[in-house]
Amino acid sequence: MFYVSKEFLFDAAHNLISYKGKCEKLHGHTYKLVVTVCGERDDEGILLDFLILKKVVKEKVLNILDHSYINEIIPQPSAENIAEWIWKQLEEDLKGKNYRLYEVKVYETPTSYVTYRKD
Ligand SMILES: Nc1nc2c(c(=O)[nH]1)N=C([C@H](O)[C@H](O)COP(=O)(O)OP(=O)(O)OP(=O)(O)O)CN2
Ligand SMILES: [Zn+2]
Repeated sequence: MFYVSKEFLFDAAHNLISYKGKCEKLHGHTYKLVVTVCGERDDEGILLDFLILKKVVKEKVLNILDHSYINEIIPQPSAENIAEWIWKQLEEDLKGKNYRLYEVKVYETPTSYVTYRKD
């Protein structure tokens, strides 16, 4: 089994509702997103072209979330909920004969991140 990943950055604002602490206030992050697909190589020796992965993530995720107020899209935008939303946005488009979506990682800061896999 092979794993193919690509990293992306997007800037967005959010606030956590009913959160007792600083994150209840409006603030922003440069989020890092890591999308991983898994599967086997095709006849060209490629699982999924990085260019296709970039195009799908740009269309289905970055065009919506970048420079957004995420609460307008995801009502309680914890990193966990953002990761699940991204998974749903990508799952169908990243399904091929030889590969499928494996994992979504969302970093709020360089040291705080969430990993989502639909097991
Ligand atoms: N499990 C989660 N915990 C927290 C979330 C979350 O989405 N899931 N979100 C927040 C806040 O949004 C906050 O902006 C991030 O908090 P934190 O990592 O503490 O931010 P810092 O700037 O303090 O991070 P450092 O990299 O440690 O400086 C809180 N918790
Ligand atoms: Zn935050």
